[in-house]
Amino acid sequence: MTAEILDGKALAATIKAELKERVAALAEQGIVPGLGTVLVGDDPGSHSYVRGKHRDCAQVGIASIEVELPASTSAAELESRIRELNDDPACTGFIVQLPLPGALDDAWALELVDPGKDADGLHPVNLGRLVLGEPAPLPCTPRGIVELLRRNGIELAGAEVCVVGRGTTVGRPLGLLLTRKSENATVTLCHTGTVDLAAHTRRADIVVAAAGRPGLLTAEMVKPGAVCVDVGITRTDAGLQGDVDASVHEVASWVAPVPGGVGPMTRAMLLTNVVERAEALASTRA
Ligand SMILES: Nc1nc2c(c(=O)[nH]1)N[C@@H](CN(C=O)c1ccc(C(=O)N[C@@H](CCC(=O)O)C(=O)O)cc1)CN2
Repeated sequence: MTAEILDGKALAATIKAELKERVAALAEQGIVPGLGTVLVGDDPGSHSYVRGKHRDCAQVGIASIEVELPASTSAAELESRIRELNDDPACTGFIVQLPLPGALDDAWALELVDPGKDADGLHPVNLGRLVLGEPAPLPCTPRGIVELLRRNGIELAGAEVCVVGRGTTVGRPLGLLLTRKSENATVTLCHTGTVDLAAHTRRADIVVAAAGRPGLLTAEMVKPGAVCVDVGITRTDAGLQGDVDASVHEVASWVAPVPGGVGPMTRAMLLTNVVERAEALASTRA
């Protein structure tokens, strides 16, 4: 068996085309969504992701507000730039690119973002709403994974899903999304402290590898015919490496690869969050 590819790049292009129409409809009501990004430091990966986000914005008609700060930025300066975006009416949603460098604390910075402008769905209030099942912007990578599976006809209701990774941006919120009544999956959340990881992954219909450990998931750890979603991105001398080993393609029915799987979907879901927020603003004005 050779797995079919869950093509996030192609699906992201379809979603962007859909969003372009929704942005055009907003323009007719005099509303231009604006995405702000706060990027601190010199990490090449973060710079490339933020560039990509603004390229996407230009493609669908979302305005861009870019705040770029040196790695030496103090906590006070970062706080004041975040508060400026909270107060800027042209910015309908924004993100702080993670991870922040040096002593700047990711969780502290996320908490400064106005929850109503939180395009990443990572503010504690919005994560709390997700726990409670209340409407909120959803974290982009977990939302992108669910959308990638759903739009490829992969059944979630009743599925056993094993998520490997307990981070706040992917693993934990993904568990919450998949166990909502609308998805109805059963989730096992594994992590670096899990004893006998393979025993859990082998039972799963869908495995999501989000541990940031290149090649962690091998063919022997996967039930034949399972769906495997690679979320790990590690830059090595050999290039970009995911958490899913090449051998998995021989046993899985579908694989979401790195690159070209979940990454482009993360970007498409960020745009979706921004457009949804602008549509909510439009409905309060109507
Ligand atoms: N504030 C946030 N920070 C970070 C997030 C996030 O969702 N919000 N996620 C990641 C980085 N990220 C988005 O910011 C991101 C990562 C990867 C991709 C992507 O398209 N990857 C490509 C490969 C690109 C490459 O060559 O490096 C792919 O998988 O095809 C998009 C967005 C951490 N920080």
